[in-house]
Amino acid sequence: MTSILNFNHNFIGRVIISVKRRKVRVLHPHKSYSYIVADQLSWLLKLKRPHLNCFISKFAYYSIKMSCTDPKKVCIVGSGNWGSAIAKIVGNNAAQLNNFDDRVTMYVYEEIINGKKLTDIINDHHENVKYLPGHKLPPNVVAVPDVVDAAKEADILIFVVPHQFIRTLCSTLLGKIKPTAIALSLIKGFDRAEGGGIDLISHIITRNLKIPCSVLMGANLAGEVADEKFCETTIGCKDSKLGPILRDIIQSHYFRVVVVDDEDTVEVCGALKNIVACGAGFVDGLGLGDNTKAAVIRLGLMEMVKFVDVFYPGGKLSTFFESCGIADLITTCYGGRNRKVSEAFVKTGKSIKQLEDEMLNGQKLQGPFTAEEVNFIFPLFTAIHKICTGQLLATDFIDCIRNHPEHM
Ligand SMILES: NC(=O)C1=CN([C@@H]2O[C@H](COP(=O)(O)OP(=O)(O)OC[C@H]3O[C@@H](n4cnc5c(N)ncnc54)[C@H](O)[C@@H]3O)[C@@H](O)[C@H]2O)C=CC1
Ligand SMILES: O=C(CO)COP(=O)(O)O
Repeated sequence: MTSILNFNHNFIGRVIISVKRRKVRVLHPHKSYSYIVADQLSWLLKLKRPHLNCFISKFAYYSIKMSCTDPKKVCIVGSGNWGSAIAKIVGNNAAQLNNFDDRVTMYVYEEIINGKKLTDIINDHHENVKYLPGHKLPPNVVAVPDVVDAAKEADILIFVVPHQFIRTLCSTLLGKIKPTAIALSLIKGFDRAEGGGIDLISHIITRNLKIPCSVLMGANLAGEVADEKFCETTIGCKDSKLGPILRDIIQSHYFRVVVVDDEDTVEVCGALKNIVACGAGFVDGLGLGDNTKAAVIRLGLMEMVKFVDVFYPGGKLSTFFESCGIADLITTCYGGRNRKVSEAFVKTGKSIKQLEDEMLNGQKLQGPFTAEEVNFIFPLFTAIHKICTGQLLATDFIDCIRNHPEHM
C-alpha cells in the first residue's frame, strides 16, 4: 500500500509511505529526497490512514528534514567515444531520478573543430561531433573545458579518459574535489607503478585523490551502446552501500548492470582483453580463420585468469563469466578498435601509431600500451607486445600460439 500524506504545517514536501517495503520516502520541493527506514517513523505507519492530512510533531518534522539529502551531483571526466555514450545514459538518468541533480557536468579536453570550440558545439547542439557523431546528448549534460570546474562540486566522479591521461588529471584535481566524493572508473588499462610493475587505474585514483573508486567494465562497444542496443555490464564495488547508487546512475533498460564485489578482477579483465584483441586482429590480418581466433581468445582468457592468480590473489573465477570477462573479450576481439587497427597493421605494414592517427580520428588505442606494461611472464601477451613494436614478425604469431605452455 502506498499512502500520500501532505504536511499541513511547515510544508517540506510530500511523504510517500510504502508499507509493503517498510520505507518512507520524502519528496522535497527542491527535488531533495530521502529514504527513511520505516522503523524510525513506525508511529507514522501505524496510523494506517491513507490520504490523511496529518499533524506532524516537531520531532518527526526535524527528523525528516535532517534526513533530506541534497541530490547528488555527477561529473563525467572524459568525453571521448565511450565517455560520450555513457554521458547519454547518465544524463537521462540524472534528469529522471530524484536523488541526482539534473545538471551533469562533462569535462571535455578542448579542441577546435572547424573553427569552433568542441565545448560550444556540445553545449549548443548537444552532440559530440568528433567522438560520437550522430548521437544526441541530453541537454542537461554540460560540457566544461576546465576539469576542476567540472569536478569541484561533484559527489560522483565518473572517470572515462584513455588511461595515459589519468595521472595528469589526478594531479590537477588533487585537493580540488569534495572529500566525500566517490569515483567510478570506466578506464580499461593499467599504468606503470612507480616502483616497477603495474598499477590499477582505480588504485591510482584512490591513492591520489583519497576517495573510494569502483570500476565499470563490460562488453560495451560505445557505438552500440549509443545506438541503445541491449548489453550487459559489470560494476566492481566492494562497498555494498555504494554499489546501488552507482548502478542507479548508470543502468538503463538497454544497459543492464550486475554489481560484484571483486573489484580488482573486474578491472584486470577490462585492461587485459585489449591485448588479446590485438592478437585477434593479427589473426584477421593474416587471413587465418575463426578457429585460430578462438584459440587466441581461449589462450588470452587463460593468461587473464593466471594474471589475476599471480598478482591479485583472491580474485574469483566467477568474475570471468560476468560481462567484464568472457563477454568483453569476445566483443572486443570481433568489433573493437584494437582488433581493427591490429588487422590493418598486418595488412599495411604501417606502425600502430600511424594507423591510430589515420583510422581513429583522435580516439586512442589501449591494447598496445597495456601489452607493453605487462610484457613479462605471459607468452601470448609478450608475443603481442613484440609484434606491435616490431621485435617479432606478425607471421611468427602462429608459432607463439603453437608453442604456448598450454599446449605443452
Ligand atoms: N570506446 C569504447 O567502445 C569503449 C572504451 N572504453 C574505455 O574507456 C576509456 C576512454 O575511452 P574513450 O571514451 O573511447 O576515449 P577515446 O578513445 O575516444 O579517446 C579520445 C579522448 O581522449 C581525450 N584526450 C586527448 N588528449 C587528451 C589529453 N591530453 N588529456 C585528456 N584527454 C585527452 C579526447 O579529448 C577524447 O575525449 C578507455 O580506457 C577505453 O578503453 C571502455 C568501453 C568501451
Ligand atoms: O572496451 C571495448 C568494448 O567493451 C572497446 O574496445 P576497443 O577499445 O578495442 O574498441
